[in-house]
Amino acid sequence: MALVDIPGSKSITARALFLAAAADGVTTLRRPLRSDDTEGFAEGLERLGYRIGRTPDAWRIDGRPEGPGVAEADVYCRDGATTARFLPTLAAAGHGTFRFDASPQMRRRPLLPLTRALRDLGVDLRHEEAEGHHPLTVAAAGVEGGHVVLDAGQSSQYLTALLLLGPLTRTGLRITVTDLVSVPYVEITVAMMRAFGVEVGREGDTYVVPPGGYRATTYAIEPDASTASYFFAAAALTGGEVTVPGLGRGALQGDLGFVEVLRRMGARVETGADGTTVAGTGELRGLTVNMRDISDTMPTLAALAPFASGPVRIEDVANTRVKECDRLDACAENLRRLGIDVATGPDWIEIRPGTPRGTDIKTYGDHRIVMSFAVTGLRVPGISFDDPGCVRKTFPGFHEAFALLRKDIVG
Ligand SMILES: O=C(O)C1=C[C@@H](OP(=O)(O)O)[C@@H](O)[C@H](O)C1
Ligand SMILES: C=C(OP(=O)(O)O)C(=O)O
Repeated sequence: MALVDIPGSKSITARALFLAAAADGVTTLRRPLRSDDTEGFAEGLERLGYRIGRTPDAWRIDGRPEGPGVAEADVYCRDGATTARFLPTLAAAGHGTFRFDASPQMRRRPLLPLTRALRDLGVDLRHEEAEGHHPLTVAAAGVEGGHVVLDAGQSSQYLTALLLLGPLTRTGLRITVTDLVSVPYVEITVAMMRAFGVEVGREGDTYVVPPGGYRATTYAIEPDASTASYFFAAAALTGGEVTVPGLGRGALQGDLGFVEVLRRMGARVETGADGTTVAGTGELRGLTVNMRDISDTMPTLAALAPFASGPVRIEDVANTRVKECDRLDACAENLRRLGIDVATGPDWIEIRPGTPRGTDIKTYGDHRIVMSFAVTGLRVPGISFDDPGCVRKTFPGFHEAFALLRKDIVG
């Protein structure tokens, strides 16, 4: 039996940093995730003139309800989509000229529906090169508020950014959503805004956000449920038992729902008040599953799938094609390199049972491709990665933690 200490949630840390920066006092964040994405977010805030005090397990942020503390800034968002989408939105509520750029990987990823919505709200935002991509410049003069229509069918992060902006506008925001993926991430946003003193209303497809700003608080960050998926999958695959404390019944993250997929496949799952345990039973059945709500765990399941007794079909995951890489193609390519029969369509992947053989996994600089196929590596000798270090995006210590788990549950 292994007790696994999973680092903090990337999504919750990013939101907490935004909320703390915008709040009316000093906020303490306990157990924030220390990784490239969240360090990049914090560094971006510092460039915008916010002050962050760091101790090993807490960050203390001086809120600035009036917006950035500098008149000009150049912010590098690295690979982080939350950074690249949330920070320009935060900056728009202040006053000054703020330029945002990102890594080549993040520059390829879209944000046009968000930048269009910001422009519809009167924000002066210019893309320097390709329309709807970084780099971009915001000439910020505050946001009045009003009504916008948003297509969040590609990414819920567009909606989260606008929800977070709402209380910083002068009259509040009404956001009508025509399409939406990754709904549980919006629920995280709404729950965290409540913790910082703001109640988001709903009228059908319209989210209603009142003006009035955020209240500073002390906030404890949950362990990352997407990261936990590799450890739960490892238990289901090897017949071991893994317990993750801190991710229990009250957890905010939809990705904890991945354990229900494992349960359907045959694993034993227990969700308690303050933790979740998955135990392998020797049985791993194939299934058809819709992962629209939990698509960050699609590669975890794809990497586990060859060991199931029947085909695994994952549906409704078109937007995994616009993540750190095209994840449907990357999973299919790597499964084929392992000798597995796989088919894909615009929004699905189907994996047949087989006996994988060792190969060098092509990671495309995607942390989830590495962490997912590390699970395959528990049963298949000779798996290596062309870029193992890209796990730094969300879990710099992944390889050490996974090696410990392997010792505990495989021997
Ligand atoms: O809001 C968030 O923190 C996230 C939302 C999801 O993205 P999409 O809404 O683009 O699917 C998820 O994949 C990402 O890792 C984090
Ligand atoms: C898609 C992801 O990250 P982001 O969109 O926040 O860059 C992820 O962590 O799997």
